Amino acid sequence: MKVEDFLDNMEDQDHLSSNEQTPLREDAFQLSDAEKIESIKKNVHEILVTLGMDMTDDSLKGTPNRVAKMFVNEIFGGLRPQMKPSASTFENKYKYNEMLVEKNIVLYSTCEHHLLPIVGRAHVAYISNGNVVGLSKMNRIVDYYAKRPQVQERLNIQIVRELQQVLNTEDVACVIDAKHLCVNSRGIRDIDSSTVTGEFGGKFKDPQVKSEFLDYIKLETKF
Ligand SMILES: Nc1nc2c(ncn2[C@@H]2O[C@H](COP(=O)(O)OP(=O)(O)OP(=O)(O)O)[C@@H](O)[C@H]2O)c(=O)[nH]1
Ligand SMILES: [Zn+2]
Repeated sequence: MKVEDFLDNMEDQDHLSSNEQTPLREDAFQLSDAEKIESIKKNVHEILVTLGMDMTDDSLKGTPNRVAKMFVNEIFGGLRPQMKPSASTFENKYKYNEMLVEKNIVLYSTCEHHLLPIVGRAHVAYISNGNVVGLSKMNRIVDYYAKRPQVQERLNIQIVRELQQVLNTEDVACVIDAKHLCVNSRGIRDIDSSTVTGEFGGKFKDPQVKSEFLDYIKLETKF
């Protein structure tokens, strides 16, 4: 196959999105959250009815509403721009100009191909350019972008881009090690494999700096 054909072919596959942005429609925020919950609730009800479930059963009758609220407020809550954490920075008074690593950040996301969980750890690092960000803000940024329908590559890039903007430096890196339940619990059903992605900006492209970061996080699989 010629390279051009291969690339065309890749573009045809919707799961290989080349865009760093979450593919949202222009009218994504026309409906209020309450209207979205109402609409999703009807659709979930319909799915369960189609599957043959008796929706008058006590245990099932609250499910459509529960799932709709969970989609809008929880697992896809990071689609709402107002949920973006305000990551205030402060001056690097102590002149710590070495690498700072926030490792083992717990990550729960949702695979956009199957709507099944992605569970893992993110490891984030930066080298200060005069500004410092509160440690917990890094966990919050990971969580915000994780709470969207995602592919791991895009999630990884979005985390790095956001921190680069907040810290006003290219020198940011993130490695994610995560299990995709779409691989572990269905389809190929490989319960042991996990997916590692990395995005290395600025100084982190330097092999020595990158290897210092990777040394700090020494990937131990902890799920
Ligand atoms: N690159 C990438 N692929 C992912 C991610 N999450 C899931 N996938 C893959 O997306 C692919 C979707 O492929 P399809 O062939 O359309 O779906 P499918 O028939 O359900 O595939 P199987 O999972 O192989 O049964 C699968 O190979 C998934 O493993 C991700 O974060 N990044
Ligand atoms: Zn999947």
